[in-house]
Amino acid sequence: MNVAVIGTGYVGLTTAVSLALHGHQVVGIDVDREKVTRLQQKKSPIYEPGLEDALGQVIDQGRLRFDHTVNGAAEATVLFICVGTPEADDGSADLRFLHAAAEDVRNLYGQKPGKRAVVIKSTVPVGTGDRIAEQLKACTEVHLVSNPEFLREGSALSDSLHPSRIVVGADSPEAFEMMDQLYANVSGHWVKTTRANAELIKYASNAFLATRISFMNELARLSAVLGTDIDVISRGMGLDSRIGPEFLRAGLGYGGSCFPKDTAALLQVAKEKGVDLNILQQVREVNRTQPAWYVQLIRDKLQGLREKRIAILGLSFKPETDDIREARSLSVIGHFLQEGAFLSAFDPVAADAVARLYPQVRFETDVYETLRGADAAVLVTEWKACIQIDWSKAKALMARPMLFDGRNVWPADLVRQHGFVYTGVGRS
Ligand SMILES: NC(=O)C1=CN([C@@H]2O[C@H](COP(=O)(O)OP(=O)(O)OC[C@H]3O[C@@H](n4cnc5c(N)ncnc54)[C@H](O)[C@@H]3O)[C@@H](O)[C@H]2O)C=CC1
Ligand SMILES: O=C(O)[C@H]1O[C@H](OP(=O)(O)OP(=O)(O)OC[C@H]2O[C@@H](n3ccc(=O)[nH]c3=O)[C@H](O)[C@@H]2O)[C@H](O)[C@@H](O)[C@@H]1O
Repeated sequence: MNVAVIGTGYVGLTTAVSLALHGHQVVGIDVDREKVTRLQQKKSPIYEPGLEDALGQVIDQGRLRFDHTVNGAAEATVLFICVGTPEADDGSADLRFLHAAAEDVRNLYGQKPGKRAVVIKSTVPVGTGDRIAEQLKACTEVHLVSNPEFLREGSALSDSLHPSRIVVGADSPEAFEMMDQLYANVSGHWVKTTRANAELIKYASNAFLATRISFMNELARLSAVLGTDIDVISRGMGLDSRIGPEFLRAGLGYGGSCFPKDTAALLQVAKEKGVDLNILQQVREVNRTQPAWYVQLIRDKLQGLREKRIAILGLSFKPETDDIREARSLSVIGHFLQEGAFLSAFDPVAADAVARLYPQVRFETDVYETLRGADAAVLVTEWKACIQIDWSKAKALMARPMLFDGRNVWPADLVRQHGFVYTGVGRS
């Protein structure tokens, strides 16, 4: 099929590449001309292992091209809208990019006959699809579809190629038929429903995953006092098939471009309707305070933070991405600097972005240089390079043997054998 994708960020780019890999003819459109130029040169604006190779492959095969105006989408039968829906000041989803893209679509398809699906993949509050359908009602043969995306950064392409489920919300048989045809080569469970249900499935999924994380983080605070080990607790819980093992890892909390903004947007939608989502409110509160709780633990163990030299390992919001949106590192660094600590930091790909925000931090290109002379090391993001450490070498380089494992991934027994004092998150 002829497919257009408006917005070539994380979601748009991986959607475009995966649909091209599935044999469709795809055009990616973005208002950011610099991004389009880079993409035309087969350069991915996003870091993710394997993504740039796949991008080059489908461009070389003539199945994917890029354009900076929506006119490039004239021939498309299915048009995805994948623009950002960031958090507005009041916590709601800012839909201005979505409405601008929909307006472009209205101008393009208003005059052109032909049955088409316009598919919203951006995460949008319940009712948005209906409003966009209204905005496009002059385009009589356009069917408005909600098809939320569940990919994770760092494994976005693989998640897009092999989705856990395909949720499609629409109100016409033609729309469902076009989506069936589009995803004919993709296996996954289908949920065919209304647009409103599809929109809420997306927010509810992210909110529930965030809830699991905050639940474990709050329990980790208790575990730290009880002298129990949250990792063992989590393993023991996760073996119950009704609970499952995923998203039970305690740590410094969740970051990224989605859990923080989507939980805020869901709360805002509920507030507008006069409904209290008390649990979700607390989920956000636990997440907001988790870095400060851990920094307090570090302060106690180091007997103050003033003029202490602290090495921060890992800066992106999770491994395998250069995204630092809402990264825990930013909050942790902020707390340390406020208390007068001297910081060195390392990340395989995200250091430059953090350096622009915190020029007072000493950024190193190597874990060991980061550890040199440090009074303590704090693991913030569990990159492989930050886990697979030669502990004898690390011990020799550090001024004091204090390890703070903010992700519970360092080998506690082994580092203790090397003479380190180890403190995890809710782990004895
Ligand atoms: N990042 C992620 O892992 C996931 C994101 N989502 C949702 O998908 C949506 C997009 O997220 P990202 O890809 O992360 O956003 P992003 O901010 O990385 O990319 C959005 C792109 O849209 C472009 N754009 C904005 N207005 C435009 C217009 N009128 N015409 C053409 N291009 C336009 C921007 O220049 C940008 O390149 C959001 O609603 C997000 O919540 C859903 C699942 C996963
Ligand atoms: O809507 C979105 O944008 C996406 O949001 C998340 O994906 P993502 O933010 O890329 O990353 P996750 O792997 O979910 O991790 C989010 C944060 O939670 C943290 N986390 C995750 C799991 C866990 O057990 N504990 C924990 O602290 C991670 O460190 C990270 O900071 C969801 O997992 C995707 O399904 C969804 O599509």
